[in-house]
Amino acid sequence: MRPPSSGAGEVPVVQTAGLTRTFGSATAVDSVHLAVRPGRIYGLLGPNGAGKSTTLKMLLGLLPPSSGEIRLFGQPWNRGALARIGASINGPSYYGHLSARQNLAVHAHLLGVSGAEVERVLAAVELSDAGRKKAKSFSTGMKGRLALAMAMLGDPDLLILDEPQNGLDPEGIAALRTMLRRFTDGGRTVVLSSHLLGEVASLADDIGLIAAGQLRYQGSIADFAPDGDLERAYFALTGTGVRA
Ligand SMILES: Nc1ncnc2c1ncn2[C@@H]1O[C@H](COP(=O)(O)OP(=O)(O)OP(=O)(O)O)[C@@H](O)[C@H]1O
Repeated sequence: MRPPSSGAGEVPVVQTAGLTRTFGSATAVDSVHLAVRPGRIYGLLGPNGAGKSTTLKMLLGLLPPSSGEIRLFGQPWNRGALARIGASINGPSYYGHLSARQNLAVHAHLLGVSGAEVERVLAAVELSDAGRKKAKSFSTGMKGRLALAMAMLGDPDLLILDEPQNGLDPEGIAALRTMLRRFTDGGRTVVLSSHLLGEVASLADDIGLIAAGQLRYQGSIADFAPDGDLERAYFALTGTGVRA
């Protein structure tokens, strides 16, 4: 699979070769070659059950690969690299009876990062004014922001986010895009997953399209559908869906 075109000598932040994961006789991820360029928002896109979450979990060391290789920041996968990664997998996880600030203070303590980080990430996700409101009464958008803030604690170089746009309205997606763009503006990188083409198209610079565990396309959104018809390209590559 062709990696997205990259600058000369540019080292991918995430690179996999032949990454495979089986569950019993089923192959969830089938020899996937990812190349995620620095400073980009990379959307791992595919239908339900395509293998996106399994791929992200392998990158984070939450699931061992059955075979294949992973490189992070140009080095073979190693646990030390995880200190440079912030992640949100399986949706936001928080104490409902605590405020956003209190939740972040608990996480900062567990991660061993400075308390000053709490105010920084609250501002980054525009939750500084959430006051004493308890997390359990947050809107979906606010919960998503809290999950993003947690992932940003410790100022990571790479964010890995499983379906961060889930349940967000168009305004929430636009706000998420602004926050992620601010994060990557300094050269940092985001990998996110989604099963929704339109949302990935509006958030990501590059996409990896995965279907039945296989990477069917990797590159820029512009190259994905040069005629601008994203849906047609998506259905042609995944072999799914019927268009009206
Ligand atoms: N722990 C597991 N045991 C058995 N099968 C699993 C396990 N985890 C995932 N799978 C299977 O692997 C395949 C890929 O699942 P995965 O969750 O990675 O897909 P996905 O692309 O993230 O889907 P979704 O968009 O629905 O979250 C599916 O067929 C799923 O049932």
